[in-house]
Amino acid sequence: MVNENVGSVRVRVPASTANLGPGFDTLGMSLSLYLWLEMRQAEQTVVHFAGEGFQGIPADKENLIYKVAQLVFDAAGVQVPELEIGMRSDIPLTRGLGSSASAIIAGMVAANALIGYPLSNDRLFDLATGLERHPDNVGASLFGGIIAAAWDGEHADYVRIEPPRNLKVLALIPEFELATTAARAVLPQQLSLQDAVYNISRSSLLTAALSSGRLDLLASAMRDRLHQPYRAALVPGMEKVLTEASQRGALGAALSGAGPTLLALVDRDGGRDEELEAFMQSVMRENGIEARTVWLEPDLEGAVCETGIHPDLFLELIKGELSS
Ligand SMILES: Nc1ncnc2c1ncn2[C@@H]1O[C@H](COP(=O)(O)OP(=O)(O)OP(=O)(O)O)[C@@H](O)[C@H]1O
Ligand SMILES: N[C@@H](CCO)C(=O)O
Repeated sequence: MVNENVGSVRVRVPASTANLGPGFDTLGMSLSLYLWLEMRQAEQTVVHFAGEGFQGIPADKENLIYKVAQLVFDAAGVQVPELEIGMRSDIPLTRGLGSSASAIIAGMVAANALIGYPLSNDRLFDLATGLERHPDNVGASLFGGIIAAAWDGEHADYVRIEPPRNLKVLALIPEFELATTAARAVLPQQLSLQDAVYNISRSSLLTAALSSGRLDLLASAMRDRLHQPYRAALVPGMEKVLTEASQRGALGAALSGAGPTLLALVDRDGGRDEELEAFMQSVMRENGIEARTVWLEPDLEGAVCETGIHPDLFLELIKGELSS
């Protein structure tokens, strides 16, 4: 039964960057790019979109957001009603910024609120991780900040870390898409003990450095041997950016999730922003790749949900008049 006191629900969910270099399938950070969703009970299920890049995304019950809402209703033991869903998203799909994770979290949080919050966020996190098969993107989108998580196939234990205050992010977003499935298919099934120790030590150091604000350690702590070397061929120029970014003003650099976006972590007092941005763009040009850069902040709130009676919210949402 939908909670009669709730006319419609609006959720805002941040993008995310996963791995942060060595923390493959375990570290994630939310970013200040957002998906907004509005959901309410209706006569017939329909999904409205605002924003670009949704060609081919279904507008009926095949839509990922409806499917995850159905999962939440089932988990809560409530019959899923017909739903009218409005979505606006500034998160580009298939670029390594967690678009599918943001859609999953938005659909789950909205459905949970529509019913009256029967499931805890930790339960939603387990359900969402079960869909993605890794906790990093969904954890960052749900809880905000930085997430260190370990998933055992059913449950994900996690710690949320407040990002260092003076950290900001430069994202270099190539025009081409790179599906996570394709970027996971090129990974080795086995690693040498030496490479395993290399990544365990740096993922641990990175987590501790981010927790204690030791930004001076990020350049070495963000190095990786587990996935980036094997994915380098899929993102021309990546190797040069990851190797040289810290000599051009970055604290450290990584492939964002499964790519193709490249991410540089920057000290907001660093003072070499233009040089770094020009360097990253020049590497893309050298490789004949169209790419845009965007400066972002770590998002601190994660999924934000408001309920109430918003008769015209869909119009506001679709017209893109929502404030970010
Ligand atoms: N905002 C969205 N609304 C509805 N469905 C979405 C949305 N984002 C992603 N999806 C669905 O999830 C599928 C995978 O999306 P996408 O390719 O963005 O995910 P990914 O490759 O796992 O991650 P990333 O976006 O981090 O690269 C899409 O084909 C689409 O069906
Ligand atoms: N840890 C995942 C993140 C995908 O966004 C991967 O790198 O495949």
